[in-house]
Amino acid sequence: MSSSAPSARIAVIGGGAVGGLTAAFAQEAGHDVTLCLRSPLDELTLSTEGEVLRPALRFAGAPEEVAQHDWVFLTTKAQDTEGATGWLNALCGPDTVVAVIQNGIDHTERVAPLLPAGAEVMPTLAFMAVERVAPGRIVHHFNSELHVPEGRSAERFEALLANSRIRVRSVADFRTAAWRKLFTNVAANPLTALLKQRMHIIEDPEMYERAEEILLEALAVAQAEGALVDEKDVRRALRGNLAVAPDGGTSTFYDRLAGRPLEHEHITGAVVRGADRHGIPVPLNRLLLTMLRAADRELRESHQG
Ligand SMILES: NC(=O)C1=CN([C@@H]2O[C@H](COP(=O)(O)OP(=O)(O)OC[C@H]3O[C@@H](n4cnc5c(N)ncnc54)[C@H](OP(=O)(O)O)[C@@H]3O)[C@@H](O)[C@H]2O)C=CC1
Ligand SMILES: CC(C)(CO)C(=O)C(=O)O
Repeated sequence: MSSSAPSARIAVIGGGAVGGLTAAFAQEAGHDVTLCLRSPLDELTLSTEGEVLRPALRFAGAPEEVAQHDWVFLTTKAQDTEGATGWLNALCGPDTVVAVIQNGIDHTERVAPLLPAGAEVMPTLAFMAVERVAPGRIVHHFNSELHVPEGRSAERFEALLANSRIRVRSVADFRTAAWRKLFTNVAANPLTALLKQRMHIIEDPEMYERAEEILLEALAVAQAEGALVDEKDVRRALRGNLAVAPDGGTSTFYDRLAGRPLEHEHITGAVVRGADRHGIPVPLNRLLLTMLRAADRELRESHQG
C-alpha cells in the first residue's frame, strides 16, 4: 500500500465497530488519527482479512483534550448524535468536513443543527459489516466502502482515503443511494436483532420471502419520497445481506447481543414515518417497529435496574 497521500489530521468520534475500522484504516494509510471516546480505551485492535492491526491512534476522553480538525468522522449510533455535540464544537472550525458515517436517511437534518457556523456535513453511507466483540476489539467481516454525495468534498474525501483499504464512491443522486443503503438494513437488522441470530437466517427460503415482503413495503415508501428505486434494488439489497453470511450479523443484532440500546427509530422508524406521510400501508414494518421498541425498552430498563 503506497503512503503518498499527504498526511491529514482526522478525528473519529466513536471507538466502536465503524469508528474502529475507519480509524485503523486511515491511520494505516498514513494519517494522524485521534479517536474521541465516551468509554475509555488503552488500545484498539482490528481483525481483518486474517491479520490483526494495532493502529497507533491517539485517544481522547473529553472535548477539552482536542483542537480543531479538517476532517471529523462521526460514527456514533444515530440516536447518540446529540450526545456528541461537545466533541463537534471542539473539533469543528469553518473549514471542517464532518463525514457522518451512520445508518439512516437523514444524516444532514440530524447533524447540521449541531455544527458551528461554516462546518460542513457530508452524509456518508457505510457498506461494511464490522463487529465490536469487546471494548476496543473490532472484527471486520465484510467490505469497507463509503458512498458520499458527489462534489468538491467527495473528491477531497476520495483523495484522503485513496491509499487506504476503504473504497470511497461518490454518487450523483444521494437520496436514491440512501434509500438503497437503507434497504440493506430494513429487513436484515430487525430480523437478526429480534431473533438474535446472524445473517444466515436470510438464507432460509421462508425468511427470505418475509424479508422481501418487508422490503417491498419500504420500496413503496422510498418511491413516494422521490427515490428512483425499483424491485431490482430490493433483490440487490438481499444479495448484499447474503454476501455477509455466515459469520457476520447486523449492527442492530450486535447491539441486542451486547445489551445496548437499538437504532430502530432511524431504520424501521424511518420507513414507518415515511409511510405515515404518504398514507402507505406498511403492516410488517409497523409490527417490527413495535417489537423493536419493546426489545429496546427492556434493554434500557434492565440497564437502569
Ligand atoms: N457495524 C456495522 O457493520 C455497520 C454499522 N453502520 C452504522 O454505523 C454507525 C456506527 O455503528 P457501529 O460502529 O456499529 O456502532 P458501535 O456501537 O459499535 O459504536 C458506536 C460508538 O459510538 C460511541 N459513542 C456514543 N456516544 C458517544 C459520544 N457522545 N462520544 C464519543 N463516543 C460516543 C460508543 O461508545 P461506547 O463505547 O461508550 O458505547 C461506541 O463506541 C451506526 O449508525 C450503524 O448503524 C453502518 C454499516 C455497517
Ligand atoms: C448492511 C449491514 C446489514 C451490514 O452489516 C449494515 O449496514 C448493518 O449491520 O447495520
